[in-house]
Amino acid sequence: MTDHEVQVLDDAEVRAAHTLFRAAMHHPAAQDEQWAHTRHAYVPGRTLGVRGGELLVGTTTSFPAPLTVPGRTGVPHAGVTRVGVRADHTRRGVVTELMRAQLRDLAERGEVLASLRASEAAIYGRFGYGVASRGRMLAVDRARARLHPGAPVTGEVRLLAPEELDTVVPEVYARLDPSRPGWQERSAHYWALALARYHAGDEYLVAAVHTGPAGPDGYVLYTFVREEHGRALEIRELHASTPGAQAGLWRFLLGVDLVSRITTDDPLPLDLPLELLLTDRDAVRTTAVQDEIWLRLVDVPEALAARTYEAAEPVVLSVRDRFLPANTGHYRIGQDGASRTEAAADLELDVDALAALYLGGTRPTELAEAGRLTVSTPSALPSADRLFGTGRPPWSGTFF
Ligand SMILES: CC(=O)SCCNC(=O)CCNC(=O)[C@H](O)C(C)(C)COP(=O)(O)OP(=O)(O)OC[C@H]1O[C@@H](n2cnc3c(N)ncnc32)[C@H](O)[C@@H]1OP(=O)(O)O
Repeated sequence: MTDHEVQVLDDAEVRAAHTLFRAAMHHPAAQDEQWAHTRHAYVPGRTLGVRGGELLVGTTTSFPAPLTVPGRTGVPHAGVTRVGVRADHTRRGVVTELMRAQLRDLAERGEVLASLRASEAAIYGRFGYGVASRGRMLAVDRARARLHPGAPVTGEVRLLAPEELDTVVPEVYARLDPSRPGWQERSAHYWALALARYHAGDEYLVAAVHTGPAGPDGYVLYTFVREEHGRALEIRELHASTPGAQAGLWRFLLGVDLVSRITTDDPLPLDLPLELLLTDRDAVRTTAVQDEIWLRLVDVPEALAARTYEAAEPVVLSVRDRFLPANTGHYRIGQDGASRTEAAADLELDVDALAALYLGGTRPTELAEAGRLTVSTPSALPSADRLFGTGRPPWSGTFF
């Protein structure tokens, strides 16, 4: 126990919390114009703070964002963000108490999952978060990159006028296919944050929408970055619901003049078929594979029951949750669902390792090989691989 009391901050205190978070990330306070956008990103009642005397010393906030899990869309989920502790108050347990209070709050709200994007990989495992999805960063040599003749053509790409960006991009996003595990619904609060980020600098942000036979089915947001030998087109977001939209958006991007490379700012899906779309696969370089979703199963029984499982012999997992001990227990997982059981465990793991395999981004066998999952019944390991398997790697494409 510590003596850090966590409080819900009222609307008048939220700007101080935002300033504290920005300082923790080594940024100056937001200007009034920027705050006019960003303040809408704070959902009332969800910003927590810890004080040291009169001073606010730590903060975090969250927002509702229903998430797709294997076999089901719209599972109650919170995006956790803007975690910061004043540099003169770190390593005294402030964030530990904030995380504990926040997870309790999310559980009371019925949000069975939470996720965040981590500034450093060493912080959140202790609070039960695990890496549930990864994506790849790309650099495409535009001079070498040509779509092969069989690449699908199903529609057209239109550049948006700058004044359309704030309205049309959210409308298109809401129409896209939500079935990939990790997909996140974006509320008005989310868009307030995203648009504030886009409008924060003086960069030239461009949006283009692909429209296929059934209407808009993909979009790309990008900017331009000066490089030593020319100019790069840097993708901020690229979402495509159909193969035609994927090919169409890349065909469009490769046709933008006065650009030597196409690069990414946030990770794209691991299974993006870009090399297969091109005549010369060496035109694409994966410059990094990055962590994306850091997931927390807030309510383990509800979360395990929320997703579907593939066909295999049932297994019994023993889950340990040191941070939220009510989740600790044995769970039977089968194609017919998941529930608590008193049966002996076949496999044993911590809740952060469970988060890593929950969306299908890591196989139980990989966790066992790394000593993060203990095997009592050897035949249960391949069964668990099949049960938790998903057809495609999880990916969100939503940064916050
Ligand atoms: C989702 C997001 O918002 S990501 C952004 C997160 N914020 C930042 O990175 C801003 C800069 N950093 C900070 O504000 C703070 O250092 C925080 C939030 C990362 C940590 O806050 P603190 O109050 O110092 O953490 P706290 O004292 O509760 O630490 C708990 C444990 O985590 C460890 N820990 C905390 N931060 C780190 C870190 N960056 N690297 C390694 N270990 C860490 C502590 O050593 C401690 O370990 P122990 O329990 O074994 O002693």
